[in-house]
Amino acid sequence: MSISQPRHIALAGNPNCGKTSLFNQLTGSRQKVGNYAGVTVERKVGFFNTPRNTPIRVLDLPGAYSLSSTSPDEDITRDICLGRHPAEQQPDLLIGVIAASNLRLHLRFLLELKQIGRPVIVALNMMDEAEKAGLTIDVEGLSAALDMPVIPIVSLHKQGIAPLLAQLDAEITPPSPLPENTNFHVEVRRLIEEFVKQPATPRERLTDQLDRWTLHPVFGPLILLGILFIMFQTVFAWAQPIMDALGNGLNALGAWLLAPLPDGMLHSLLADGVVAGAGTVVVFLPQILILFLWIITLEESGYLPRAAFLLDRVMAMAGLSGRSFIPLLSSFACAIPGIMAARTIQNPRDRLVTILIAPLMTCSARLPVYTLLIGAFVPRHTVLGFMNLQGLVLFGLYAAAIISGIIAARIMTHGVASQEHPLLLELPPYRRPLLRSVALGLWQRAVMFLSRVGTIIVSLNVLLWGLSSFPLPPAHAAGAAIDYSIAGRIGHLMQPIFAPLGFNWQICVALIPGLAAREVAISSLATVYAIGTTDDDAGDKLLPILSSQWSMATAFALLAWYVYAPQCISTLAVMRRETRSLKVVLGAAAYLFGLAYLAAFLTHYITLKTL
Ligand SMILES: Nc1nc2c(ncn2[C@@H]2O[C@H](COP(=O)(O)OP(=O)(O)OP(=O)(O)O)[C@@H](O)[C@H]2O)c(=O)[nH]1
Ligand SMILES: [Mg+2]
Repeated sequence: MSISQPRHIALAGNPNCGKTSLFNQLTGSRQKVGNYAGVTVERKVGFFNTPRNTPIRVLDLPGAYSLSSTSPDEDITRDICLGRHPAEQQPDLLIGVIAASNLRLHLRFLLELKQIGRPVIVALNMMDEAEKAGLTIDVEGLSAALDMPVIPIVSLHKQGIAPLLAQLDAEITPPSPLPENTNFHVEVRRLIEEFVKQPATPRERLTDQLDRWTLHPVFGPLILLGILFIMFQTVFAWAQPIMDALGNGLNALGAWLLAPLPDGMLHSLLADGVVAGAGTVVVFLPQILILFLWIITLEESGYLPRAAFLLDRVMAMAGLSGRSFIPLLSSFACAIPGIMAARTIQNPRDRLVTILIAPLMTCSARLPVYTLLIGAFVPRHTVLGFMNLQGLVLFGLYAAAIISGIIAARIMTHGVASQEHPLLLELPPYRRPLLRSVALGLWQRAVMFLSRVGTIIVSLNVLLWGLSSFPLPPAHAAGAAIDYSIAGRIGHLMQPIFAPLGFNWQICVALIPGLAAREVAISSLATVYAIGTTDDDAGDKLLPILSSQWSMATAFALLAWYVYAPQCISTLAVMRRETRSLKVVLGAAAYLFGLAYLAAFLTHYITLKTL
């Protein structure tokens, strides 16, 4: 079979060889790229035209070590490449992406692609790294031996993209398959011996020098702890001045916008529902961006798999393997990609347990709740001359969640060791994060956060405003107007259930819309307190209101509640999709709410007794 106009193509290759980077170059998309195996866990579709204007539909596939895969992400790649996927036709042509700097591993999978019987173009990526390592590759010889066109590229830049595109316009026939009894390992060794010239004395890589420290049995864990510690310190220390300025700016803007409006329902809707609600959450943008600056830098640098390696023993205590580390770490950004990343885990039990404890890893949506309460109740002291007490408390909340996750996993696995394939965790070379991609990642985060505020948070707050304002109180009502409203009544009804945790009725009201997304609890509190007072700009005074009206025990109990409570409908929905089981979701919600209640109760009790 020969085809002159391939329309459906797919990018296939080992994990971390640069498929998504190439996909982004070809299609102009901005799919997530990172320096560790298993960034892409589902197929992504893109479109572009070749120089001769042939429209192409291209798939970016999850990385795979072989076509006889056993993990859910690799299954997708195998099924698509072999034409077994229920929703995707077999590609007319495959682009086999391999890293020139890692041929020993990547050529093996390429040989499997060759056996499929479809035309394959080889994108020989990371030529820059191969050059730095002093490798010389006989591209033409390799191409002839493989019986496939080989195009050297650097998919970080445009290098080699034009010849690759031109190749898509050329007529390509499927490569002649290798004899059936070929030993792929032997064949790979032969290809490398014949076509790759290594430098006489291999250069010591910076990566190896760094690894001597970062993987050191003593210094390694200390460095990891140090990085995490600095991360939480900076989330407070760097963000505070920007947040203060942003808060003042937003207040001024709100006041200016609302000034021409006469008092009344519309004024209240905008002031208490929209400005107070959205304003209180937007202020946290700098903190979220600083957290993501760290997460993106760690992802791009190649440090994550090292951390996974270091924590392998800790994971073993939980009955899991190092494989679970990256899904869990991703959950610190948001549990949704974290739960999806669990597709890289082959063992079904490990995968399920990882999914079940992922919501315990502190996602960024908890940050506003934590910061607000810490800001109101923990003094801005310096401890031991250099540590910020607020940052320390934040660090403690994250640590509590991690330790709880380990204990929960241990209980779920009964401490039975993981049966996960003792996979050699691939350690990619360290790469300096590109300023461009860090900036792009932050920009995407900022847009995501602001659109969340603009859509879900504002709409829930307007709804809450309605529920908190109506029905209007009777003419000579004695109490506050909000007490007569639907929300007020619901809050009072719920309060006895939460009284042992020290939650007042306002918190109970905020918890309901807070089920949709965690930050909404903050904006809801702002709205409830804004409506509940006659003060015009109570919204921007949430912090002083809380510190004067709540006890320390209540605030700490709410913090403890948020460490555990699964208050995010999207997370539960993704859990259901990934496990295909409602029972799992209900079980997860039950155990997490149970933990939240217990932790909040104990925190409240202990704080009351000790302070
Ligand atoms: N130096 C160099 N780095 C590259 C090149 N192409 C990609 N990278 C880096 O390699 C890492 C992996 O890139 P991705 O595009 O995410 O790789 P992938 O094959 O999609 O990985 P998975 O989705 O995990 O299978 C990232 O850190 C990229 O910035 C290249 O040509 N040169
Ligand atoms: Mg990818």
